[in-house]
Amino acid sequence: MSFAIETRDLTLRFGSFTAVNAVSLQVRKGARHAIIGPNGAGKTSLVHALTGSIPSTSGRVFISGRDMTGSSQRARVRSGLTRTFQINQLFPKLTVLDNVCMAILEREQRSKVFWTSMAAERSVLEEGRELLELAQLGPQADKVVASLPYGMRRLVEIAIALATRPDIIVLDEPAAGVPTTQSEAIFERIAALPRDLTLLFVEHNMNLVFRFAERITVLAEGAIMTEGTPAEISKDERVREVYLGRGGHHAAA
Ligand SMILES: Nc1ncnc2c1ncn2[C@@H]1O[C@H](COP(=O)(O)OP(=O)(O)OP(=O)(O)O)[C@@H](O)[C@H]1O
Repeated sequence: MSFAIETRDLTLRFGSFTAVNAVSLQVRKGARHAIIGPNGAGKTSLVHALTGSIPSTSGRVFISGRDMTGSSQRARVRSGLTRTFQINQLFPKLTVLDNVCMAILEREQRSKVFWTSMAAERSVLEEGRELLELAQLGPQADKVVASLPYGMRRLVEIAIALATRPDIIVLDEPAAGVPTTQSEAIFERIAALPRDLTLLFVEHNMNLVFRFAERITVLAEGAIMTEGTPAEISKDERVREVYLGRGGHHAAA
């Protein structure tokens, strides 16, 4: 069986420090798969090694069965793996629709100058509106990004990620910084994305993880400690210990 993402002994070192230690991860196609672990466990480093934003030290990365080890981030996006972009990559003074259209033009490698001066390309606008529907941002299409609540902006990042036509989206703390009153709504929208889209997300909020993930991988000190369904992970004493042992604020539910 080919997985959406498969790693074999993936390792990322920073000097003599091993942030990701021989991780062999398998993410099924269409999964809602969470990576959890205490602070400093290596979750973000694993995301970097998967997406190619930092080259891995050793091991292999397969995307939809293709060996992409050593490929650039851009090549991995072309092979179907994308990640949510940070807020600062949004254009705050432009509308939500324009931001998404920019991302479509970027994919097509067309000039943004052309877009801003001509402000019209029916197919791009149509696709932009479709992507906003997928992210349930239709009503916000013509709002300026800077005027949106923070949680909504995070959804714009997801719509922008969709503009790359991904098979897999990696989300590093998609609800970070979002008030808890909004984070559940964001996760509901993320979970409602098309079922054939594979979603791998890093998340600290255990309530969200247990509610939305179908599969959970627990990282500790750079390595996979265990993996299972939410029911299995919530019963696992070792998982409780790694959280409680660090006195972290992310106590397992
Ligand atoms: N560029 C870097 N250079 C050196 N060490 C780094 C670098 N990036 C991360 N680290 C170290 O790697 C370890 C894992 O960090 P990482 O950010 O991947 O953990 P995390 O599980 O995402 O943590 P958090 O939950 O706090 O975001 C930490 O000890 C961190 O200090």
